[in-house]
Amino acid sequence: MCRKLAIATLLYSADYLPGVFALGHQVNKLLKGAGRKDRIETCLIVTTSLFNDTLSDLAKDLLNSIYTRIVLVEPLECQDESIKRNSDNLALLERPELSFALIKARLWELTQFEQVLYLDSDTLPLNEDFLRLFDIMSKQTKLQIGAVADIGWPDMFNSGVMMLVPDDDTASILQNYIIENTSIDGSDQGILNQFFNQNCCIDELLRETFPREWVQLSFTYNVTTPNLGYESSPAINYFKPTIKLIHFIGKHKPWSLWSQTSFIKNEYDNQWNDVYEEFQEENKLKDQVPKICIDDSNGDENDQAAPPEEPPQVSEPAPDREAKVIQTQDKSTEDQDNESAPNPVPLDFTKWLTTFINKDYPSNQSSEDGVYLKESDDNTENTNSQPELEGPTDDVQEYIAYHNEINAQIKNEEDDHPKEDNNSIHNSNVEYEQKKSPTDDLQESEQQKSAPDNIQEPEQQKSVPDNIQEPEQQKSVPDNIQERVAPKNDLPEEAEPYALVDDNVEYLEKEKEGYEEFLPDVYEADAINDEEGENINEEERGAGENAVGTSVIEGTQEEASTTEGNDSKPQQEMPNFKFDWEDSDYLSKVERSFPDDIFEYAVE
Ligand SMILES: O=c1ccn([C@@H]2O[C@H](COP(=O)(O)OP(=O)(O)O[C@H]3O[C@H](CO)[C@@H](O)[C@H](O)[C@H]3O)[C@@H](O)[C@H]2O)c(=O)[nH]1
Ligand SMILES: [Mn+2]
Repeated sequence: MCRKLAIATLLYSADYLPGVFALGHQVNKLLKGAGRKDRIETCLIVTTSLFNDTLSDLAKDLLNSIYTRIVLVEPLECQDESIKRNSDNLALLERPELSFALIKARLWELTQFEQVLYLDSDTLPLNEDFLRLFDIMSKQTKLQIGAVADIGWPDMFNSGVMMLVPDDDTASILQNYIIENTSIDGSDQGILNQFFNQNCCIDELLRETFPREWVQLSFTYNVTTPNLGYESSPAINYFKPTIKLIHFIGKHKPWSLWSQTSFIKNEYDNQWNDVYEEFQEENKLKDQVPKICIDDSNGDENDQAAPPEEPPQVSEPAPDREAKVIQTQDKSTEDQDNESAPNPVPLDFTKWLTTFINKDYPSNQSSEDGVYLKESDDNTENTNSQPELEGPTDDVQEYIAYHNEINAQIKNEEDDHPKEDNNSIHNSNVEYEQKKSPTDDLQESEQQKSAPDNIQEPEQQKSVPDNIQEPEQQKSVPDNIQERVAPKNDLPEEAEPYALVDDNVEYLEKEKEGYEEFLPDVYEADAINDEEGENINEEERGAGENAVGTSVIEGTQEEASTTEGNDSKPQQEMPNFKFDWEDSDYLSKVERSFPDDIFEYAVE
C-alpha cells in the first residue's frame, strides 16, 4: 500500500516568493539525492487571488516547475473576525503580516495525502536527513502533530515545521476552533498549540482528557535563527553536524535587504543565498531578473546589469509575457558594461517585484483595492472589512503603489534619457510593454486555449474544490457564519480558479517559443507512485509515537561576515536613481506600513 506523502509550504504574499523558490529548489534537490523525488510530492499552498491576480506569468511558471502540486486556497471563513479577535495579541508580536498565517489551518484539508511535512517558506533543509521525519513519524495519527519546541516558550511548538496527518474532521474542528478562540500569539502558532498541544491546556483536570497530542521532535529539525539566547552557546558547535533544517524566524529574512546588507551575517544566511543563486542560475534567471548593488558612499542604488550580450533567448521581439518579464531590465541593462558591481544584492525588491508581480494587476485596480481586501470581499458579505486587514492589506497596497511609482519614475527617466540601443531586444520589449493597450489584452485572451498537461492534471484540479466543498466543514460552521459566502461558493465550480491558472499557462504556451530554454525542466506530473509499502492503516497508527530525536538543542550562530563580493570596482556613471519623494516627507507617511525591505531600501 502506498503512503502518499507531501512536503508543503505556504505563500500568501509576493514578498515571500524568494523563500518559496529557494525552499522548493532545495527540497527538490534533496529529494532527488535521496531517491525519493517520485515518492514525495512538493506542494505549494497559495492564496487564489495572489496566484491568479498578482503573480506574473514568470513567477507562476517557476512555481509550477518547482512544485508538483499547487493548491489554491481561499481565506478561512470568518477570517476577518478571527483577525480582529487576534489583533491585540498579534500586536504584541509586532508582525501584522502574520495575521493571515491562520490559513495554515487549511493544511489539514490536504486529504489527498496521508501525511504532510509542512515547512514555512523561510526554512532551509540543509541535508537529506530532514526526510527522516517521515520515518520517525511513520505511525502518526490524525490527532497528533509533530513539531519542535519553540525557543520563545519551549512548552509550545514552533509552527514553521510540522508533521501532520490531513483529515477532514480535524480540519473542520480546527477551523471552528479558530473562529471561537483567541490565539496566544494572534497567529497560527498560538492557536495550533492551543488546539494540539496538551501543555496549553492549563486546567490540570481537563488536561487528563485532552484529545490531541504534540509529539516533540528534536530541535535539529527546526533550528531557529536568530537565536540570541544561544548565540554564544557552545552547543551549536557540538550539535552542528546534526542540524537538518534552519528556520529564519522573525522580520528579517535572508532575502531581505536588511539581511543582505547587514555586517553581521549568519553563516546560514550565506547558505540560503547559495541556494537562491543556484536556483537563479538553473532557471536562467540571472539574465532575466535584474540586480542592484548598494553604493555605500552615497546610499544611492546602482543597478547591476545582466550581461547585455546574453539577452533573453528570443530573437523575435516582444511577446507580451516577455515584455512583462523584461520590463524592469531597462534600467539594469542600459549603459551597462558588465562590470561586477560592489556589494551585490541578490534581490532588488523594487525591480524584483515588478518582475514577479503581474504588472497589470495594480493598474487595473483602484488604489483602494489590495490583495487581501479582494480576498476578503470574495468571501464575506462584509465589504467594509478592510480595517481588520490593515497590516497585510496596507503592505500590499503600499508596495504595489511603490512599484507603480518606480515604474513611473523609470519611465520618466527613460523619457529624459533615451536608452542607448545596445540592448535592442530589451528595449523593444520595454516599449512594447509600456505601450500595452487593450488590443494586447485581446491578444492575450486569444491565447487562452490549451494549457499544458501539468496544469490540467486532474488531481490538481480536484484539490481545491474538494477541499472547499467538504460538506462536514460547512455543517460545522455556525449558522451566522454559514450565511456568509462560503469559500466553496466563491470558487465557482471547480474550474474557475483553474481556468485562470490555465489562462496564464496558456499565455505561456503561446509565448513558449521564446522561453523554451528558460522553462525549467523539473516538473513531474506524477510525483506519487509510491511503493514505500509501509502499509499503515489508520487504526494501526498507535498513539504516542514518541518520535523524540535524541538531541535537542541549539540555536544560532551569528558570525561576523567577511563581506564577500565586496570588491569595489569603480561604479559606472548611473542615472540618478533618487526619487523626488525621497527628499520630501513622503517616507514619514509610509514608514508605518512599508515592508521592511522596501522601507530600508528606500531609506538607504
Ligand atoms: O507576509 C507573509 C507572511 C508569511 N507568509 C507565509 O507564512 C509563513 C509564516 O510566516 P514567517 O514570517 O515565517 O513567521 P516566523 O517569523 O517564522 O514566525 C513564527 O510565528 C508565526 C506566526 O504564528 C508562525 O507562522 C511561524 O511558523 C513561526 O515561526 C511564512 O514562512 C510564509 O510561508 C507569507 O506568505 N506572507
Ligand atoms: Mn517562519
